[in-house]
Amino acid sequence: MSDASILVLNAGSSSIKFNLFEGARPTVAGQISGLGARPHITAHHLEGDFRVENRDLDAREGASHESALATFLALLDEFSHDTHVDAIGHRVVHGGPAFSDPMVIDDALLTTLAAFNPLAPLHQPHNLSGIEAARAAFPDALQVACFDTAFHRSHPWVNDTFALPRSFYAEGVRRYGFHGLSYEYICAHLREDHPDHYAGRLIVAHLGNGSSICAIRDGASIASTMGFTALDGLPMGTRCGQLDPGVVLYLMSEKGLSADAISDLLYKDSGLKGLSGLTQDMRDLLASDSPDAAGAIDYYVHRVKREVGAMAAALGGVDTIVFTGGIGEHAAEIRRRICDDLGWLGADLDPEANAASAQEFSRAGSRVCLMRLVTNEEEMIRRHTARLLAR
Ligand SMILES: Nc1ncnc2c1ncn2[C@@H]1O[C@H](COP(=O)(O)OP(=O)(O)O)[C@@H](O)[C@H]1O
Ligand SMILES: CC(=O)OP(=O)(O)O
Ligand SMILES: [Mg+2]
Repeated sequence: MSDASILVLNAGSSSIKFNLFEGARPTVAGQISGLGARPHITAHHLEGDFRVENRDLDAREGASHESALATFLALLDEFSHDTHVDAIGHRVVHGGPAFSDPMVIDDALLTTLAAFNPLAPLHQPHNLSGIEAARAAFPDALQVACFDTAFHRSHPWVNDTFALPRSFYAEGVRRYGFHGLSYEYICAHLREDHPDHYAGRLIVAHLGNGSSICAIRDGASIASTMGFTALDGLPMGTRCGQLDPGVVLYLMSEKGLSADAISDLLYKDSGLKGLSGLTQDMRDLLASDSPDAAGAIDYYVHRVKREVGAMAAALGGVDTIVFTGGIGEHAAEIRRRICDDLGWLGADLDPEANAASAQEFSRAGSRVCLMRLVTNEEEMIRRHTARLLAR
């Protein structure tokens, strides 16, 4: 079924990206961004003249991932009446220890995946309600779950465990890692178009509203900054990143905070938003003259540099560093500030190439190659879905 019609839904923490493909050809592409802040929709038919450009969603449409998804499905109907869909590929953030490959969705799988809702509260419930909505809208289509965690199942044990009593590892308290579809896409792209950078020691920094870094050797993930949940590692739009677990004990025992209150604090009110007191959006922080906005950016840049160093240590050095994700792809100033301090690793940034968003932005002669690549989780989901559809 090489000309099958495949719909891809990618629900992130601040966005829903959607793509309709005929075979490998994208025909409709769109994105609802700014969920939780300034929700707006952009969508276009790639072969017609139907487009919606940055339309703000009203309070009802933009209230939640669910209402935003309903807005998209209504729009899809306007774009192409009676859209035929053979299969729908879904990004599902948490696949737990068992799934190292995409899976065809049935009721039993949904029950298994719902058990991971508490481990990814900003994503998993939205991923699963997206699946329910898609099943209702397209009851005859094959539904496929593609997991963010699957790419990282190759981690050696020392990068997969916490130093807790062994029984916790057995029951699934592990460092899962996330953004795996993005890392897998970057690796596939490098293998095809830049095989020299695919082979060897690669660090990919996926810097978006959710941010993580992955250490990859010869195409296999060996370590990631994210852990049991998508809270660990780098600070993010609204998530705290690495935190001494003693802080959580203090919040419980001394401040009397409930588990729900701590969860809201760490997932929704921390990170760039918490530090700046202003916004989770890197564009707005860069444009702000508030000292707290500057402090939030300083902390973000500092933690990315530290974690690049940690990933390099896990790999025993690094040959190529790739920046991707909304911030990694578009914020040249953030890339510059990170790379300016990576000279000790052998990275020599070319400021003009970086400002021009060139694909390679290290100077000729830099021991480490610096690259900016546009990730495409949706294309990765399409490939996985097409493969399962063809079986
Ligand atoms: N031109 C830009 N300059 C700086 N930051 C940007 C730019 N474009 C997007 N971003 C940032 O990228 C982040 C969103 O990244 P993205 O990967 O799309 O999010 P998600 O994690 O929801 O998939 C936001 O913080 C946004 O401010
Ligand atoms: C896992 C995660 O943080 O995803 P996103 O960046 O899409 O929010
Ligand atoms: Mg994302």
